[in-house]
Amino acid sequence: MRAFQILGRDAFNRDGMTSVWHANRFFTVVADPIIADVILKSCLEKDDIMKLAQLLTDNGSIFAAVSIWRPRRKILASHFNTKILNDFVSVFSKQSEILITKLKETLDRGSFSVWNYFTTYTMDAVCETSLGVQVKSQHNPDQPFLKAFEECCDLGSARMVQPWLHSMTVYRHLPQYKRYMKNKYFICDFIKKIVQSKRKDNELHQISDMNGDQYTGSDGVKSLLELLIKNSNFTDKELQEESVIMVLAGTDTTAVAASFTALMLSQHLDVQDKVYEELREVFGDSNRAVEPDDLSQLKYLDAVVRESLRLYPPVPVITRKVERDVALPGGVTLIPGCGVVVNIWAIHRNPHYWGDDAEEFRPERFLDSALKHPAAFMPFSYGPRGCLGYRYAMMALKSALASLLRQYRLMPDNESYATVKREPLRLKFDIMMKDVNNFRLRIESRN
Ligand code: HEM
Repeated sequence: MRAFQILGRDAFNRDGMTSVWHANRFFTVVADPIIADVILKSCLEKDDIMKLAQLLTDNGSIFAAVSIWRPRRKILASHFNTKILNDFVSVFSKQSEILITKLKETLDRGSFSVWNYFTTYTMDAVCETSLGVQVKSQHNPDQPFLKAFEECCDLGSARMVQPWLHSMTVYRHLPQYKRYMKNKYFICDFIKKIVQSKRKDNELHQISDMNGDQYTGSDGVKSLLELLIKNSNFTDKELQEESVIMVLAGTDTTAVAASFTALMLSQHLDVQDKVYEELREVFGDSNRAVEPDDLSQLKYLDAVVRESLRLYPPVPVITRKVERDVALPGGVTLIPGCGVVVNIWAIHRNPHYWGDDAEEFRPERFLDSALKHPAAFMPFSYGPRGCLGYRYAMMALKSALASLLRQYRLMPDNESYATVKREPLRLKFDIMMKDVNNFRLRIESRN
């Protein structure tokens, strides 16, 4: 992560752009939203380095060539509408309640990592809303589907940062390739069975996986997969690929965002008090589940999540490939063949757009004034290839955090942390940006 931070700061001092060689590839690194706006609207093809992920996703839209991505995106986008997303809130609420119950076990344990709690919450929520199955990883963190996904992501990110592993000719002879493919086949087989089963009978039902575990159907909410079977001409293979994308794109990203937000709240108790006040205004003393209308009323919580996403974007960089001349504001022209790294981490801390307190955690900035440029805040990317699940993610995050904060007070991992001057978090990069200390905090019951 340090390399991206250094390159980002270097770009601030050079009118928002700098450059770097990665192995034999030349990359332009962008830390200015005006330049990013032009690039993300004119370069739609992902850079080759991201295409390494296609070993898992095949033609799934997120990394696919533009010709495959465009028609799929149109169909997928129509399914992320308000009606469908509002239906998912009951799943987020139900899974949040399980999260709260699970967190009880940490009450007397002092500091602990929230990561596993959030990643199992998001895995369960995404599987139920996208695939229409309950994998119950919150009850069983060693759940094989979750483990297979984790191992593929770990191996994939290790390969990405080691250019000598990029060649398939080399990689396919290594033991990590065998492990990668074993996990991939497990994931694909699991999803293939779900697709076939949903195709056959688009009703609630039970399926069994290879190991005999029981995965039950969702509680009456139509999943994206079921809706796509009904409303699109996607083949089984296309459905399978897009289902993998939903799980891949939706699980760890949202868990990282939830973990950073919880960490920020544990270190900014004044902010947490304001969130709690807002929750009391909306929910009073009641224990009722979160409903869609509540989410739109939680404006301060919304600002808190955005501010966490600004300082700690789960996807800190994205890439594009330049395929034709692109003239940038300022006179530079990008030429075909070069790669572009849009440094979201740096754009979010660019003092020209965020002021002298850009490094401070101050959620009010999202309530007090409008963005100086629409691309100054882009945790979900920007332009035609931006995240399809951004509203889904905000709803899943706010549902979980609202349930969590009504029940518990989040505290820093040790007493002294709150009283000493806060140091910036130490960060690492493994496809996503994470906290080196693995998101440690303590919780206290509010009752
Ligand atoms: C906090 C959570 C999330 C973050 C930070 C995030 C971030 C991103 C980013 C940065 C991209 C674009 C990559 C690029 O431009 O190269 C992306 C794409 C995508 N995301 Fe998300 N995402 C989140 C949650 C979700 C969820 C919950 C879903 C679905 C349930 C989802 C589905 C997708 C899909 C399908 C794409 C590909 C869009 C396309 O290429 O047309 N994301 N996401």
